Amino acid sequence: MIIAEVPLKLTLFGEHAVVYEQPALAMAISEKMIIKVKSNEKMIIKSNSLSIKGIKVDLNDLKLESEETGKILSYVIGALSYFKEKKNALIEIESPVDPSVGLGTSAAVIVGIVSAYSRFLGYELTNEEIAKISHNIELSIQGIGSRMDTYTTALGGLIYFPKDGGYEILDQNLELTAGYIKRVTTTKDILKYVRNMKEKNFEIFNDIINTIGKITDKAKNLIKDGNEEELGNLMYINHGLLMSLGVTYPLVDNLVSTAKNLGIRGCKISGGGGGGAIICTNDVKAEILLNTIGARIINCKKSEHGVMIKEIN
Ligand SMILES: Nc1ncnc2c1ncn2[C@@H]1O[C@H](COP(=O)(O)OP(=O)(O)O)[C@@H](O)[C@H]1O
Ligand SMILES: C[C@@](O)(CCOP(=O)(O)O)CC(=O)O
Ligand SMILES: [Mg+2]
Repeated sequence: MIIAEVPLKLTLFGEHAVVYEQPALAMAISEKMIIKVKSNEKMIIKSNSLSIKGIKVDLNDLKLESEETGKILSYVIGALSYFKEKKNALIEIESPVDPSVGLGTSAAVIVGIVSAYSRFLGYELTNEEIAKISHNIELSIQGIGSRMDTYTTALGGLIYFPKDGGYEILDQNLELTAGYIKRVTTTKDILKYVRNMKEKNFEIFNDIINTIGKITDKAKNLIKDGNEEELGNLMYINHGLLMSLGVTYPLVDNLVSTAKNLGIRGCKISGGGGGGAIICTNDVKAEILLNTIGARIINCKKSEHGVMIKEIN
């Protein structure tokens, strides 16, 4: 059996702007998705965290026969379809969180399947190759998207993504308090909404994302200097700009305002938005506040490792 352990991720700064060639900062965390692949008579996919009504899937042809199923399984099928060679397997996905919460679950599913299924077929891919292949798969499914989530979950650590491509792994650590609330929408739909806003208000949109880019670059320097106070301020500003893009959520906007009033150094939505993940500078008050809105607290200790593949006989 092949087991891939994939860290989830938090976006610290620059979500959405990174899709439009602005920089971003993301961190792999200790919450891990586990993907197991083992030989089987038929192709079977099992997931502990998906509930699908009226499912009809033809796994021999990797064909989805209902819209609902298509949405939910599209990342799994997309990752498996990358491989022209097929060998029947039981594929088990164990996620520590609900799907679609801004923690890179889509990227983790792809990275996990690409890693485990390629090893199952006898290939040895590097983490960099896994990141690149997974990014192309995520992009082909979503139609829009950056390299941030797939690279962060495949490579691990705290990563700065510059404007002009590539990535830089930073040595520093960040102590955060984070949690998530369930969301009704998906990143794919929010990305379409943002692209629509760009088309309607081109100049204003560009000003907003350029400013987010400047915030991200400043944040990178503050992380290097260990200036948590200023970094926290930038989290509030970044949240405000995400609100102006229309990708936040009233309950989270209230929480972020309350966090500021309580003297928490920084707080913002993290990831695609519309609910989902929220990060604050490390503070017990932040944990209490997140609990008041029913958020599930997550383990956001940095994961130095990206995806790890084990073979068990
Ligand atoms: N445990 C899981 N098993 C299978 N697919 C999953 C799982 N978690 C997430 N996904 C896939 O990822 C999609 C969510 O993607 P997205 O909205 O980008 O969420 P996130 O913001 O967490 O990355 C789900 O609709 C599903 O297709
Ligand atoms: C909004 C975006 O910047 C991050 C989305 O993250 P998530 O899927 O919500 O974890 C999209 C992207 O970078 O592809
Ligand atoms: Mg995603």
